[in-house]
Amino acid sequence: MLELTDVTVRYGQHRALEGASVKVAKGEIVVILGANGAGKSTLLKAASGICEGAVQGSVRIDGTELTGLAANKIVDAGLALVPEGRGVFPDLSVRENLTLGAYADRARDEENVTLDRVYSLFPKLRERGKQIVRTMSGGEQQMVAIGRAMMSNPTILTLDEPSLGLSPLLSKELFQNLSKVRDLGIGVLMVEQNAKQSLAIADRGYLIENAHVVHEDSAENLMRDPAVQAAYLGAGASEAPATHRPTEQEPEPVIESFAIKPRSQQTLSADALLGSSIADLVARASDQSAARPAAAVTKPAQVPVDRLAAAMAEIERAATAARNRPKAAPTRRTAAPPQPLRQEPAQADKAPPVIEVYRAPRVEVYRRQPDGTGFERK
Ligand SMILES: Nc1ncnc2c1ncn2[C@@H]1O[C@H](COP(=O)(O)OP(=O)(O)OP(=O)(O)O)[C@@H](O)[C@H]1O
Repeated sequence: MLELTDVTVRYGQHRALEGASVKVAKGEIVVILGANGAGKSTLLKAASGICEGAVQGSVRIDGTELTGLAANKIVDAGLALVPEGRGVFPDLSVRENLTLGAYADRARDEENVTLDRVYSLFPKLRERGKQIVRTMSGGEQQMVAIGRAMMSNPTILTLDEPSLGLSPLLSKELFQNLSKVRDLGIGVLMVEQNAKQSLAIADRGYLIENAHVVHEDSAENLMRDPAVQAAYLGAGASEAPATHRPTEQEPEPVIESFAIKPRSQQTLSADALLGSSIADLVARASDQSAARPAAAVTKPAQVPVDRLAAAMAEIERAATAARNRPKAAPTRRTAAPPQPLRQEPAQADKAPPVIEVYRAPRVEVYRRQPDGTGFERK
């Protein structure tokens, strides 16, 4: 039995997990569901002794306290992890990857027996023993990763998002394989985004929200729970998740409606344009533009909706005003009174328009100093 009791994990000031308690018995599959960033991976990493944060609380396997032990000692105690992204050695063969999984003291003596067990669980791995893992499909690589973790002869197998990147068909195969692992009497604790398929094979599940375990139930009940259905099983897509239904006092969200406006210019079908050269197309566009009534060009623009449109309208207004401005009588340069830039007679009392210019953010390059004391900005 794996027991996490009141586990809290901090990354600096950030509490990624707070007072989490989770149990997994041998021969059962337990799923952890939760939104991105809820703290699911942190929980698995804390249990396996590879968490970068400060871990408090208790993690025990069959009564042995694991907190504070080195990761290899935790594997020796019977807890194996298949990390997110699998963590296989891509340039080694299947057989080599599996053998490397048997480095734990508890596994070394029985390596061949365990290997046979893994091969009978995943016959494909026996067939592909010499294949370089990099050349395998995602589903096959996941099988290698699970096989390698199984080579440490664990009592509890933990997996972080094992179905990530797999097609629905391969995910199905993966979950069937995990059922077979359970049938060997091994406990399985997995973090999964694929709530539907994982709950279908699981015995129990936990929900983690904002670093807290907020719910625990049988997989069957979780699948029937409207809140779980709305949040994780894709049900009631048109409704808000059941965990957050707007109350009567809460204002309804304002939904902007968008109307499709008619095109401002005459359009031609692609067939009509077929065979025209670029020069023809440009000439046609410029004729069309010249034929537009002058009023359409000089008509003051409606209040523009966004700032870019506002700036463009302002530029156009200023340019029109500049074109229409009467020419000043020729005078000697030195005698001319200073004229404010782009000032129209009619708008003399108005402040000159402000035109904002946006530019892409600069890319800044920092180079690590050779002595490793810091970075210099290029
Ligand atoms: N090494 C780290 N340093 C600092 N913060 C971290 C670190 N690892 C995770 N966190 C933060 O801890 C919180 C929980 O992360 P965690 O990876 O456990 O979430 P998760 O539920 O597994 O999410 P996801 O499904 O996206 O992987 C997040 O806010 C994350 O940014």
